[in-house]
Amino acid sequence: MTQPFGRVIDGKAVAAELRRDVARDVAELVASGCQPGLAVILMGIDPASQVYVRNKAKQTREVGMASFEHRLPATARQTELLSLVQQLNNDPAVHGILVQLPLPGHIDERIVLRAIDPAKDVDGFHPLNAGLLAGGGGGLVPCTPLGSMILLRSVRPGLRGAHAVVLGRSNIVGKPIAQLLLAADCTVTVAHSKTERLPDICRQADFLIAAIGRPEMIQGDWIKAGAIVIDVGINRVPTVDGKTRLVGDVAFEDARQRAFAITPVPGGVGPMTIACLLRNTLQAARSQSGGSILSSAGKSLP
Ligand SMILES: Nc1nc(=O)c2c([nH]1)NC[C@@H]1CN(c3ccc(C(=O)N[C@@H](CCC(=O)O)C(=O)O)cc3)C=[N+]21
Ligand SMILES: [Mg+2]
Repeated sequence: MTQPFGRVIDGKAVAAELRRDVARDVAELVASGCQPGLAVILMGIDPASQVYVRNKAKQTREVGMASFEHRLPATARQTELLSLVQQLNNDPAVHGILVQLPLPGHIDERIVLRAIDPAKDVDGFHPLNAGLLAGGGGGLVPCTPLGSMILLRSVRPGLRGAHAVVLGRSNIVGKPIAQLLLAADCTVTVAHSKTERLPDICRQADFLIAAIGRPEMIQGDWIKAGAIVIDVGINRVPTVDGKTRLVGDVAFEDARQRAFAITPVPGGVGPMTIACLLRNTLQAARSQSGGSILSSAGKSLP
């Protein structure tokens, strides 16, 4: 093999570039009289969630959008959450709505996600947007899958015919990534916690997308030589000195020895998720200030 190995994909840099593009388009939209607005609902006081929400609000303002934050106590009733969603659906200053997941146990997540106006559903979790994605595009695409595809394309622009293995089948990551890879003409295998002979399946992957939520589960010798590894996992693990650190689903250093390119954690997919949220909010604001939700139907998926 003459190809270089072990390239680390700089998600922070790609995300910063994407936010610059978004900021430029936001300025244009603002000049034409519409400032995109993103509303985030945080229920409860999960410390990790608080950090994400704070980062999101900061970056939203940095690209020139309005940021609205709504906090509800963990004990609030579902009807209270639903009426807040309704209020934001009807607020013309709000173009994007994100309800931070997971929600407390007494809340039915599916009911809440279905209550969000699909045109404002910048997470892309509403069944209408999931259906549009399955049909080949046109709606809002979930942020982590979108960001993962942009990182994959940053090292391999043409994906056609390659074997992509997606580990994980969640509605928010695994399934939508599989749809995007299919739309990009990959051959797609979706594996999960019940899959037999998982290491063998991983070894067949030209692109390995890890979204299984188990710290460093994917070993170096599961990686095909020259593969591209996109690590979606963000796991907080204890260290010997009693602190915590973030690791992905992939044993990074070992996998790096065999991979052509790999995303780190932190600094890989995470920053792209937030950048894509801003991109989706821009798209939502554009279609609400003129076009229909299907206005981008002619656009190809990433
Ligand atoms: N409705 C909803 N939509 C989400 O998109 C959503 C959610 N709920 N709930 C929680 C998860 C998690 N999530 C992250 C986004 C960015 C980073 C991120 O930027 N991480 C940094 C590190 C941050 C740190 O140091 O803690 C990185 O990977 O480099 C992490 C996690 C979005 N989520
Ligand atoms: Mg990351």
